[in-house]
Order: sequence, then C-alpha cells, then structure tokens
Amino acid sequence: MSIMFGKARTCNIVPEHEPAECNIVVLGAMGSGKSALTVKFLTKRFISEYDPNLEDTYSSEEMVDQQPVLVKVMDTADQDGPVNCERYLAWASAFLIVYSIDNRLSFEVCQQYVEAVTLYTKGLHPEAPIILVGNKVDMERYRQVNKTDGATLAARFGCLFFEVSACLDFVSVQNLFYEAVREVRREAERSLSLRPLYISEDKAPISLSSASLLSPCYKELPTPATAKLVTVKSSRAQSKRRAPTLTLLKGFKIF
Ligand SMILES: Nc1nc2c(ncn2[C@@H]2O[C@H](COP(=O)(O)OP(=O)(O)OP(=O)(O)O)[C@@H](O)[C@H]2O)c(=O)[nH]1
Repeated sequence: MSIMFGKARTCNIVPEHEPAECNIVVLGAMGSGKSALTVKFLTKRFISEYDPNLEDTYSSEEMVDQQPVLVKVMDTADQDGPVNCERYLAWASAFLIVYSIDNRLSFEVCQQYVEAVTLYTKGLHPEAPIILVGNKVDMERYRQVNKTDGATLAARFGCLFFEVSACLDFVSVQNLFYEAVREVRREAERSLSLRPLYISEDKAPISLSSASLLSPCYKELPTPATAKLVTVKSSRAQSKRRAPTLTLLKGFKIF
C-alpha cells in the first residue's frame, strides 16, 4: 500500500517502532574539510590525513531533540565539482555543502554544488534541505571568503549557513548534522501540511509517524566505486548513553 504525496514516488512507509533515518550527503571542493567534519561528528576527533579518493558512507544512532534518528553520512570525494551527482541526489535527505574560508576557489565550487542540488530538489516534496558550511574558521588570518559572502549565497538559495572548524570544538560540528536533521523534520511537516493525502478508497488511512515522514523515499543506497556502508563507533563508546559503533575508519589517520 503506498500513499501518494502528490508525486508518484515509491516510498517505504517506516513502521512506528523503527527509528527514523536521515541521509546526509557531504559535498564540496577537494580539501575543504568534508572528511574532517564527518569524522569529527562521528568520533569527536580531528583527522590529519586520509585517502582523498575514498568515498564512504557511515551510520550513527543519534538522539536529536529527544528523538532517536539513524544518521547516515555519505562523505563524497569528487575530483572537480558536481559530477556524477545521481549517485547521491535521490538518496539524500539533506546536503552539507562545504567550502574552506581560506580558499576562494572552494567557495566557487561550492556555488556550483548549491546550484546543481537546488536544480534537482526544487519542487520535490519533501525538499532536501541544504546547509552551507564555511569550514576552517580557525584559519582566520588566511581568510579569502568573507562571512558575508557565505551568508549572501545562503540567503540567495534559502539555506542555512554556518562557519565552523573541524579542528576546534565538537559541538558546533555536531550542530551542523543536527540542524540538517531538524530541517528534514521541518520540511517533512511542511510538505505534509501542504499536500493532501491521496489514499486509495479500499484501504483504511494509516497514521504517519514522524519516523516515516523523516525516512526519505529513496532507492537502495547507490553503489559508487568505493562507497560502502560501514558502521561507526565514536569515542563516545565510553559515555553512558547508547553510542553508535565505529568498526572501520579506513584510510583515516586519527591522532
Ligand atoms: N586548519 C584546519 N584544517 C582543516 C580543517 N578541516 C580539514 N582540515 C585539513 O584540510 C585538509 C583536507 O581535509 P579533508 O577533510 O580531508 O578535506 P576533504 O574535503 O575531505 O578533501 P577530499 O577528500 O580531497 O575531497 C586536511 O589536511 C585536514 O587536516 C579545519 O577545520 N581547520
């Protein structure tokens, strides 16, 4: 039984008891800090080196505003700008598009990503939100991109904007991913309120929990050349609450 939210898409309705899922794709120019931000979020640690061609997808059980959510993060590795985007566009619930404040070219590449993603998501319901991220804010003395440039780009495309540093505090990096989850929830509610439910007459209506609203209607995880689903254990393993498990950080050197 499928419910059509105005657009013909196959959709797996998630039963109430399963945690919602949120698929976050991290995009941006090479060297902007995508992997560092991803690893910081998953392990609270800052990496120094990694295999730049490695593209991986990680999952972590999180509690965002007292609601459990399985956050899946695809750390992409494009060589030059938005190419071969279909491997993540349909899978994504949200996008983090990253540039480095000390690299003007990375900001220009970032604009290409924002335009490419917006072209795809406009008109979809729910629309996958974009969060624009100016990384390496610790490199203030080498700044090449003003904060107002980032804010102006974000305003132009109606997306959130943050400046952070993957090598400074963890909370501001965690907040990027948590804000993405919140935006997906907001967009799901907005989308539900905007569009009537079309339910075939012979079926009783079913209640849509926020979990089912949050889990995107997407095809199986794409299988790009090197991407694979691994689970991650953060250094929070020692903390009291149920911590996600990291079994593999291939190619990352953690210090
Ligand atoms: N100072 C500083 N360096 C950073 C920060 N984030 C990442 N770096 C460094 O910048 C370089 C690139 O970081 P990555 O996370 O590998 O960048 P990336 O976007 O994943 O790069 P690709 O995998 O090539 O696409 C590495 O040497 C990192 O240590 C930051 O917030 N501040």
